[in-house]
Amino acid sequence: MAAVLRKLIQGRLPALAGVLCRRSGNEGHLFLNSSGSTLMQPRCGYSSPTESVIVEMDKATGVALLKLNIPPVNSLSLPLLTELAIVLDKLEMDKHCRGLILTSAVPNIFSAGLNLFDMMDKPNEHYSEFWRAVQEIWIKLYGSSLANIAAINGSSPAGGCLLALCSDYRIMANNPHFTIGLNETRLGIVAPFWFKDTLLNTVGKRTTEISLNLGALYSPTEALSLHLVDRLVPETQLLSAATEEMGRWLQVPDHARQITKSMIRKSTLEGLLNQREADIKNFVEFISRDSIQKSLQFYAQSLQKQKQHIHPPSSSCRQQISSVTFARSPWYSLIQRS
Ligand SMILES: CCCCCC/C=C/CC(=O)SCCNC(=O)CCNC(=O)[C@H](O)C(C)(C)COP(=O)(O)OP(=O)(O)OC[C@H]1O[C@@H](n2cnc3c(N)ncnc32)[C@H](O)[C@@H]1OP(=O)(O)O
Repeated sequence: MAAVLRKLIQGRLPALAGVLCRRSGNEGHLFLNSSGSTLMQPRCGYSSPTESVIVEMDKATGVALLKLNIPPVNSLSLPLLTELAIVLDKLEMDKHCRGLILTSAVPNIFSAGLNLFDMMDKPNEHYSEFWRAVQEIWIKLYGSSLANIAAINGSSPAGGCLLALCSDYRIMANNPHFTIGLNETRLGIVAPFWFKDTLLNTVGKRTTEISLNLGALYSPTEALSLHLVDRLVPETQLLSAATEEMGRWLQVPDHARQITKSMIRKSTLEGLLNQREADIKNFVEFISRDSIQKSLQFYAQSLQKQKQHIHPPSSSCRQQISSVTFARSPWYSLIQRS
């Protein structure tokens, strides 16, 4: 089977080289890098030096519980992305690991998305390095051979929503204060094509069109109705529900599930793998524009101002927002004040 998978990746799925191919045996695990050459990796533990990524491995089931742990909001900074990439590689290489549950150790927040400060007032080299790290995480998670379930235990805007969208199955805590969605346009920025494609593959064209253009953030109930998440459970049952769901995914033989997953996600992954450098160049050019920098600065400041001066919208005010929830948007709050 290892030979079949290798052939598949080297031959029929060349662009997936670089996404991990796993093989059983005593010698460790096989990693096919982007040039198709093989590197032997030793088996190792999952320590994250700063504890910003906590991994609890259940050796009996082969399921790793991965918790993002960067208070206050699990924003995806360059160091966090780098640590996460290392941990994901290690899990992928571990022949005992079959499944990954992604969640947060920070109460009420799954992830606030990309760290705004990595996209502000930095040299182009930094933007370039940061964006490569963002791409890397998406490639590793969306192209992972592991069964991957997101246990969304808090708000999940923008890049946080993207992390969840990379999973095979999403379970969200049914708390009406939580929101999820790709809200980039609300910040005056544009979700890149591979964010868009990941959403499109999950919820379809019409919902993608509405969600992305409006930068909509949805409540858990709305997200369920749009198939942005697959199931809602009470917060206290989230991890047990994710573990139970994982059992269903692990009943399927790994090779059959992995090949099926590759088949479905291959063209989307290739979309980025075939033009990574151009995508980085595009990001750097876009994010370094004065107008975009001003927009981001205004947004970051309004997040802080919101905390200092602005109370959350009242419930009657929230109802007026209809099915598109902007309740957590500082822009919305500012409009309400003026
Ligand atoms: C071709 C070009 C393509 C460009 C594409 C670029 C793509 C970008 C994708 C992204 O992910 S952009 C980031 C979008 N994220 C957001 O809009 C989320 C903003 N945050 C929130 O809405 C809220 O903070 C929250 C997550 C709902 C949590 O609310 P809560 O009330 O619990 O906490 P706050 O008081 O608001 O925040 C605490 C603290 O954290 C700071 N912070 C929040 N989000 C971020 C972030 N994304 N990056 C960095 N820092 C963040 C916030 O400013 C507060 O800081 P303080 O110093 O304690 O005041």
